Amino acid sequence: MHAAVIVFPGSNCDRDMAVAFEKAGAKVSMVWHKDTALPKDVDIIGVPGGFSFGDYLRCGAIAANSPICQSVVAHAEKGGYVLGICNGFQVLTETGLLPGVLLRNVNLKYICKPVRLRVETADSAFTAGYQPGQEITVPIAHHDGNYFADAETLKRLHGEARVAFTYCDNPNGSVDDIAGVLSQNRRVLGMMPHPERMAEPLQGGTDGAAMFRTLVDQLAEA
Ligand SMILES: NC(=O)CC[C@H](N)C(=O)O
Repeated sequence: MHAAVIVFPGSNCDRDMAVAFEKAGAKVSMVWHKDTALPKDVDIIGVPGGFSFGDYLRCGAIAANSPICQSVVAHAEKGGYVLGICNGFQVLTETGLLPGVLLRNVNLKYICKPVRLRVETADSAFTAGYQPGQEITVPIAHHDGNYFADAETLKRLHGEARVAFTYCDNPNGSVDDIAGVLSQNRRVLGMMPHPERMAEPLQGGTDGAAMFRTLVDQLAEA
């Protein structure tokens, strides 16, 4: 299983994501934002957390218009897998691959702490390693994590079971406590919490490891 992790100026979770994929058994290639081509045999693209382009304009907006993102969109449109974490989630909403937007946290502060999440669906290669309704602990670290989508979009997300994770104790004002959403074909996941920062005991917990393990197992089989 081959994962490509995109690196923007200001990314700071790219190595963490690469290590989480590697420890789960994936081969990983780092791809610079100015590149236009992805490795040919890539199974999943990781869009990592951080402060791409200094969060200028809007978090993820400049990154979404970088050359590599055209290839990320093309990969997703062909049915490829994409995982966007934190700033990566913001980038994916800015490309239009995922619905909704990430607004400033309701308390206007940067929040960095472990939070409890509820797994809302196990029906995806990202979440199949969890039980529906399972609670896991994963850290957040963001100032723009307040998920918002209009009523029609929310109805669709809920109706199609595309809310992947919710916050047990909403830290940032996200509508309907949404912490992560899936694309319609369930192959693109964006989430604000950081499973790659909770993937081995030294990080204080391993609740995030199942996501990388399951992805590697399922995509290797496919
Ligand atoms: N950890 C991150 O990826 C942070 C994302 C973004 N820079 C924010 O603060 O909202």
